[in-house]
Order: sequence, then structure tokens, then C-alpha cells
Amino acid sequence: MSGPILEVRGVEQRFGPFQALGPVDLVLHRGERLGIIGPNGSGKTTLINCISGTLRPQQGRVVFDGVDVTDLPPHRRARMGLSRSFQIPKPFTGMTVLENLLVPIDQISPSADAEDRALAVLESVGLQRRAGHEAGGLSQLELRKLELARALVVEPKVLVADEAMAGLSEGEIDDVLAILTHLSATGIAVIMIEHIMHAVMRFSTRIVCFETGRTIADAAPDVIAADPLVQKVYFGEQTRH
Ligand SMILES: Nc1ncnc2c1ncn2[C@@H]1O[C@H](COP(=O)(O)OP(=O)(O)OP(=O)(O)O)[C@@H](O)[C@H]1O
Repeated sequence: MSGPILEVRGVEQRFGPFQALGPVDLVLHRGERLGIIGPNGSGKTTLINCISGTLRPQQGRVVFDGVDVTDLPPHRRARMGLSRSFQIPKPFTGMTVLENLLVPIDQISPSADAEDRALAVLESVGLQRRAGHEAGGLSQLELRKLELARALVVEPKVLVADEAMAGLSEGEIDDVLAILTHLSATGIAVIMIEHIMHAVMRFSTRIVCFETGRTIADAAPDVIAADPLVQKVYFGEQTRH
């Protein structure tokens, strides 16, 4: 199918009387690397909750691969190829790394070759040698890789990576960026929500900046970096931290 892989059309989310998001329109093209930035509380997580299905927006539609998924729960969206990794990895600590991948495969897309698929994904994130180890004993970097792997075993068309690099060292950030770049080269579109500015600038082909629930800029990284409004609402705040 041609056309965008994901469309957010007029999405609005309120919590009680508080309008946390929208209305927001956003288009993600196939294979694109989209960065989402914005100050704390600007609505980034709320948006990706609406995209992945954790939240059902009060207004607007989410269209994935030409199908309106607004009313579908997260696991149905994942089955269609819309996958998300979480900022705080929550592996099943009593299980091995490999078993941690067999669970989502079993839930989302069971198949006879589940173990081979899981091992291939572990190799793609550089965790193949840890397959038989208990997930509870992984380092912080390995946990982030396992979190990405859990999102990848369902063979997504879109991966939403929520702060996959927060708290990592510069070398570890490079490691995760290399994995995401490799995934993108295989055709997966990636949405990166990230506060680590040099990482999101390096990775993204396009960046959207949020402020109080709305997009205030949508452009190439160099244009975003020079945008006076983005500098005022976001980069100014970043340098104060
Ligand atoms: N369940 C909720 N109930 C009430 N308010 C909420 C809820 N979830 C988010 N909010 C509010 O909605 C606004 C947007 O929050 P959101 O978490 O989407 O921002 P964010 O851009 O992801 O922030 P951060 O960069 O800190 O993760 C904030 O003011 C937040 O307090």
C-alpha cells in the first residue's frame, strides 16, 4: 500500500477540563525517522499514548497503514505493525532474555519459528550472547536493548521509541543510535521521543517540536535548530537544566 504509514488527524486529549493535547495533525511517511521534541509536559507522551492505543482521544482519528485504528486497543495495533518501546524497561525478571521475547510473540503473532525470530531480533540489537541469561541480571544498556527487542519481535512497520537513551553514557547512546539507524535502514519507520538533543538531531530526518499540546514546528533538523520559536520554548529551557 502507498501513502503515509501513519496519520494523526485532529487528535485532542483532555484530562478533566485540562486540554493536554491538540488538535494535532501529524503524518509519518514509510521508513521515515521522525524526532519529537518539546519541553516537559508539552504533550509528547500523550500523543504517543494516543498513537499506540493506551489512550483513546476525545477527538480526531489515528490512521495506520490506511486503516482507522482509533478504536483499537494497543495489542491489535501491535499486531498490525505499530509497536512501542517504553522509557522504563519492565522485563519479566524471572525469565531469560529469550523468554522475554517469546511472550510478546506468543501474544501478538504466534508462529512455529518463534524462537528463531526471537534470536534474530536479539542479534539485531546485539544481545544474542545474553539469550540464556536471566533478564534481571542485565545492565542498564542491555535492558534498553531488550526493551527495543521486545518492540521489534512483532516485526513492526513503525517503532515508537520513547526516550530509549535517557540516562545512558555517550558511548551507550551511540550504541543505541546505531541499532535504531540499522532498523530504519531495513524499512521500519521510527518515531523517536527524546530529550537528548544531539541524539535526536543526528538520528532524525525530520523533527516536530511540541509546546502546550500543539506542534509549533515541523521541519528538517537544521531548520528546527535555527527556528527562533523552538529556541525560545525548548532550547532555552534545555540550557537552564
Ligand atoms: N493521566 C493524566 N491525568 C492528568 N493530566 C495528565 C495525565 N497525563 C498527562 N497529563 C498532563 O498532560 C500534560 C502533557 O503531559 P505529557 O506527559 O504528554 O508531556 P511530555 O511532553 O511527554 O512531558 P515529558 O517530556 O516530561 O515526558 C502535562 O501537563 C501532564 O501533567
